[in-house]
Amino acid sequence: MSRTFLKMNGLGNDFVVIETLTQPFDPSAEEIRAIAKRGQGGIGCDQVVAIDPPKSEGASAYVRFWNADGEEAGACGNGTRCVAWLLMQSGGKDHVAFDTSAGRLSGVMAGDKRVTVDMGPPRLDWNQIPLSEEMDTARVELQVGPIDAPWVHTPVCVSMGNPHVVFFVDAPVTDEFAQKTGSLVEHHPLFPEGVNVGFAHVVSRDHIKLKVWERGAGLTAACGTGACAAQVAAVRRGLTDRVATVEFESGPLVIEWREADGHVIMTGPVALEFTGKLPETVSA
Ligand SMILES: N[C@@H](CCC[C@H](N)C(=O)O)C(=O)O
Repeated sequence: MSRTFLKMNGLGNDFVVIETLTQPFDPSAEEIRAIAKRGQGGIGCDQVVAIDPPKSEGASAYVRFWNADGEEAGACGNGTRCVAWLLMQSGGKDHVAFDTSAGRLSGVMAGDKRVTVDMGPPRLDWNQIPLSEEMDTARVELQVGPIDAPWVHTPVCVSMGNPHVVFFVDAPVTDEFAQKTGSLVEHHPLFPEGVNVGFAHVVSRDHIKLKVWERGAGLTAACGTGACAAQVAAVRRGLTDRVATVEFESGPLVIEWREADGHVIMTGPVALEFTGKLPETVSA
């Protein structure tokens, strides 16, 4: 029996969302790649998201994320807003909590098709990112490009349940630059689990322009955990205040690294594009 999916996006970062309440979903990497492929029979998306029945008290669901390359990811910020919105809509509620492999997340409605999610605290120790060697994650010894004239250098590393490296740049980077540099850094030996690569241009103390080369998905229109990581990185470097707008070419997210409890709070839009049936060839 083929299963129903929802196609959703957050600022153009797009997802195939599958609710697994009645039919378990245990896809192979090959099946995820077939769903995520754009054109040639695939539906096309940056990530596949499964909403499973809850495993613990107080949670409405257990949520899993896979990148387009078929690998599972610990966290996905834009996907988290989409899932929170769906669960609130179907449950007739204005708040929700659910679990992921990276921990408990929660969301509240923040307006029409806008959701605020609590992404929890960032992890900042070198072995939590993880890095392959001990280092100050606020000033990582890494440079890319010619040794005497690097294109980018001395980034900040942050885990939001998934690994991020954030380079600060003097001007917004082009897609070509993000692709060339991001693909080099994604599999650098310093990052044993790979890494999402952000290029952040700080416009003012409450405004960052960002582009992200995502691990396992490449250049995406926006990356929610990337926006959280960029704001945390900028605060650590003393470049922004606790609340900032993180702007992608596709639109803005508002990110607060809350002083009271150290949690990162993200607000942004959710879009439901269409629903459909997975091809029969996806048997998971
Ligand atoms: N698009 C996501 C991030 C998805 C996972 C990431 N590519 C990884 O491998 O960690 C977001 O909005 O955060």
